[in-house]
Amino acid sequence: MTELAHVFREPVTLAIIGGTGLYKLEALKPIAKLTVSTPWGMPSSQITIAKTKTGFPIAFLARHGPHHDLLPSDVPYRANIAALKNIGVKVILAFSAVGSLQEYIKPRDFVIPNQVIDRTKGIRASTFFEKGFVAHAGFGEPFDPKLNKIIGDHCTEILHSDGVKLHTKETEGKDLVLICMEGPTFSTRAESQLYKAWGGAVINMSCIPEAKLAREAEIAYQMICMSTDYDAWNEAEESVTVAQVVGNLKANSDNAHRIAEKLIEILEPKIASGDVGSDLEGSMKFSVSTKPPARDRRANIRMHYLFPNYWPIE
Ligand SMILES: CSC[C@H]1O[C@H](OP(=O)(O)O)[C@H](O)[C@@H]1O
Ligand SMILES: Nc1ncnc2[nH]cnc12
Repeated sequence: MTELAHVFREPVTLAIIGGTGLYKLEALKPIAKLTVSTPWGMPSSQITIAKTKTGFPIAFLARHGPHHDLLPSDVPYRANIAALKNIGVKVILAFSAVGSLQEYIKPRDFVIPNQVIDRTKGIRASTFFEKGFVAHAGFGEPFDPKLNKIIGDHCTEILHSDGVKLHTKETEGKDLVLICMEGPTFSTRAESQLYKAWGGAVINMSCIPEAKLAREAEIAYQMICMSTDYDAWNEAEESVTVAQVVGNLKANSDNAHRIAEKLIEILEPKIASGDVGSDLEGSMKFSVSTKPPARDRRANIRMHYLFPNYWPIE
């Protein structure tokens, strides 16, 4: 077995974050494994770099670690996003196992949400900004609308197995809302029914703060959800268990890989041309409220890791 490189000098513009059940990308042969240290600590795992046949590099990061030893509340989200930003990433496709809050979203269906409701409990570090370096990012559209549309346009027809559907805002004609809860315990029936009544489509434990941090880092981000269960709202059904989640993920991992491979192929030229992944460029530059003389120097140095050209260190 050949040793993988520990350094990779080209920018890597596309990253895939694998969630529960997706710990590596089968189709791509790794060429490097990077250990990246950030001002916010170490990421969940080393970052694996692979190249497509055409030489396009892709980064892969396992959200809960390669052996799934991180609770959703303990994932080092800031280090993960900072490390990806630091190696050049402009676009993140983030896979996630989710519970379905609506009858029409069946276990094993894919859902590309365009909205999110944050039901985490404030125990996760959820911003790169801090006292002495105050800034605010817009989050009205929490996911990248271009990625959302591209996935709907190119992935609907490629799913294997009878009856498995891909739901997008366009296919449903309404917002597809992801509820992100704290966990690790799943929801009660009453909570699940409340989220369903709010119009939630699916529920997970890991979109927040990942999506917020990607926004602060000016990275185009879209979560790709695979439904694994009907959560707890349906009194006629058994409430969600990990066995159900893992069973459906295993049975359907082929579809997750198909989606990832298709999107890599489609996105390569679009990222290279700047058509995708550049819309947020410059959005944070003028979003800092703290006047330069009042800026905390150490915070400023940390921010340089993300944006070396934005805010000079006084
Ligand atoms: C094992 S079920 C709950 C777990 O699954 C999802 O993980 P991920 O989003 O990383 O696929 C969910 O968010 C929970 O963390
Ligand atoms: N029902 C559920 N609730 C929260 N996270 C999940 N991940 C998979 N199924 C889930």
